Amino acid sequence: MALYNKAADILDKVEQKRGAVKTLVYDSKFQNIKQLFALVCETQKYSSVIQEIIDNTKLLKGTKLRINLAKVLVYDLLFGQGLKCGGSWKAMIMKHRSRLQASLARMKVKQKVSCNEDLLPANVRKPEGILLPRYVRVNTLKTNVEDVIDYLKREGFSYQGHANGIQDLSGLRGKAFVSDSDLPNLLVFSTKKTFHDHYLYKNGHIILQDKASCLPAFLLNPPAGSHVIDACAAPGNKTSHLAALMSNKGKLFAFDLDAKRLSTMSTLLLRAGLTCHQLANQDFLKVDPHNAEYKEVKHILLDPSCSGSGMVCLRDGSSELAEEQAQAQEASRLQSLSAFQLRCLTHALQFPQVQRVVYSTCSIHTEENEQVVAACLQQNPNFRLVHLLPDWPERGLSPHTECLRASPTKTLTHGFFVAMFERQANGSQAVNQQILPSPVVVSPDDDALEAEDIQEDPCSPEEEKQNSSAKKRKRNRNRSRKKQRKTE
Ligand SMILES: C[S@@+](CC[C@H](N)C(=O)[O-])C[C@H]1O[C@@H](n2cnc3c(N)ncnc32)[C@H](O)[C@@H]1O
Repeated sequence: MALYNKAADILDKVEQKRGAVKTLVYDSKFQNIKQLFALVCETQKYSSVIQEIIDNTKLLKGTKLRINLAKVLVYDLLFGQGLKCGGSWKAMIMKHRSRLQASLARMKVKQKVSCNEDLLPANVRKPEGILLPRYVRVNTLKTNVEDVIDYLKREGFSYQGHANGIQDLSGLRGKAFVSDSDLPNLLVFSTKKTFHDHYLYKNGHIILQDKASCLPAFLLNPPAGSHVIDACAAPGNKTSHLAALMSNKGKLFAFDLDAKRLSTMSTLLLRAGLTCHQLANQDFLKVDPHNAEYKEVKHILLDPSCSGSGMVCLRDGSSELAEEQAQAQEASRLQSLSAFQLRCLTHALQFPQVQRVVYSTCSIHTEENEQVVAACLQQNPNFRLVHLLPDWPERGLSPHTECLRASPTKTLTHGFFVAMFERQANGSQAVNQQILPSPVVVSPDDDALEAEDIQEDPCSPEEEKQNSSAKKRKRNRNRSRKKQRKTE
């Protein structure tokens, strides 16, 4: 019941204009911030629909249940995960379950719609472009991409070959899927595909990880046998990706401050088949760079806590609150996050043998991205930025165009930022070395986690059309590859 009470408290405070949803959620100190944020935002989104259902069913008549708690409970019962609490309020809501469900059904009939989203006022509905594909990373510690493709084909999925670009990732329907155009061992499905109950997911053969979040490990690309630090590691998606790139050989030191997240991480890494890692519940800022244990560390991945403003599900939809107050709170939060991120980054550069440090955030704010990079370069002139993936469509804001940005509109991913620092050889000038994408054929990769609902679309004529044009594209690609081989 703690989750529901906290969510209701936050909705009360938002109505009293005591802060922005995001700030109130972070300040609540609730253990699962993401879950709380999602519940508050979704209840807010459905607020007018829920209010109508509560009114129609006279749910509050003769009870002391406060309106926002009722809204949160009704939200989870009708639109969310189903009530997961105990206690008297649950019993009361469950007593009215059939009436609540019937009231929702009547609303849909009246408005001639079949899905819940269509009940929302137009200005609240998700814009089409915000629906992201489902990205699935093949965990090469346990399997390989061909086997996963074969397995899925046997289950009726339809493999369309390698995507030629982002345009091929957006129109996937039903059981059609492709290999990603930029990253190896990444498969892309339609938005609606879910794999949480799938054998391959439950056994750690596939990991559900947004494409942008696969970039840091892919770009750092530590060789097998190397010593690597994942500085802020939990829940470990990037750790498992690093281990896969290292073929489980070498040493992967992973730190996190949060014991609970670390324990979840430990379970997930076990499932993903990692053996080269060493987890520590430790503040990365207090890890001594000169400790002999880290003397061979040449690669560091730093993905520190950030505002999460790039996460599509974490976008703050609350616009009616005291704007000025919310903005002031947000600015001060960004300032302290940015100071923390800079400290972590500078700390990472103190490891005596470190050659490359990749820095990433799932934030869209320049304070946490380019500004941190600029300050870090200024404080550490012996490091320079590496120009990443020249063909990537979204760059860091000028002048830091060596870095990458990602977004739902330009890269069909969550909002994300990646920078890579490289130690300059003594006295040498920065060479404009570029990181090129590795050939997207078949290469090693690995893991992640996530959640969604299973909804399978029937194979539509449109999908058939897509299948045949994908085949044509594949034929053309094969022809040009053959030509290229001949010229070589
Ligand atoms: C963005 S999350 C990391 C996600 C992770 N890299 C992944 O891909 O699964 C940031 C993590 O940093 C941890 N953290 C925050 N401050 C830290 C510190 N001073 N030292 C180590 N970990 C810290 C948080 O507990 C959180 O788990």
